[in-house]
Amino acid sequence: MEKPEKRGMIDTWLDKHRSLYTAATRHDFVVSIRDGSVDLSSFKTWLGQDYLFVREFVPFVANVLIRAGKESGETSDMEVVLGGLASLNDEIEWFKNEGSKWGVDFSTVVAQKANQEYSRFLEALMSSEVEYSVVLTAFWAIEAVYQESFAHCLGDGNKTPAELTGACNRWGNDGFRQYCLSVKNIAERCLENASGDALVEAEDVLVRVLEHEVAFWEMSRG
Ligand SMILES: Cc1ncc(CN)c(N)n1
Repeated sequence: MEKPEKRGMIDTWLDKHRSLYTAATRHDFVVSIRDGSVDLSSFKTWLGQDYLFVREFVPFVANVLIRAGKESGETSDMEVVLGGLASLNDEIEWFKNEGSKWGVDFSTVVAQKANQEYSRFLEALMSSEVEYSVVLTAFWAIEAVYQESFAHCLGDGNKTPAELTGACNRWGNDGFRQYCLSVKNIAERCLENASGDALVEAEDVLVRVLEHEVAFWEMSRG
């Protein structure tokens, strides 16, 4: 049986910002995938924008990896982040295949404003001035929103179109859920030893990730 999760700062913040978390994980676009009413041109827009996002996300995760090697108390932390980086390698290949399947030519896709703003936010988090516990909180939130969203599309009673189940499985599978839990545990452990200022910043960063994720889904409306 799975160990019951210990409640930490992240769960407290999620309770406090529940409606924003729900907005990020149950966006109309996600719900439309689950109920089968999704507009395929929205899906293609999301696909192109997310491909560009993932390319910006790789250096962010690489930065987390470097910091995990230097600043984490436990050697296994680095392995968790390395696993995430490795799956991004597969993810880029997956995007390329999906691009060909759906006729989306990524070389002509231009990052929309919400995407550019999200990338700038990631870049700011890569500064050495930002505490590791804050960076890990952001990292967890970015991954967790996709995990929760796409797992919802695979849940009981879904009418997700067969051609979109690959996308949903990518982030909604149990391995990705376990990986998100591992990242959350690392973040929680770091937050236990964080200063008051870092805790304030981590909560703010969590809220900002959720806002960026909502804005990101919004791009699919075209
Ligand atoms: C916008 C967004 N957020 C999160 C993920 C998951 N790595 C993603 N691919 N794109």
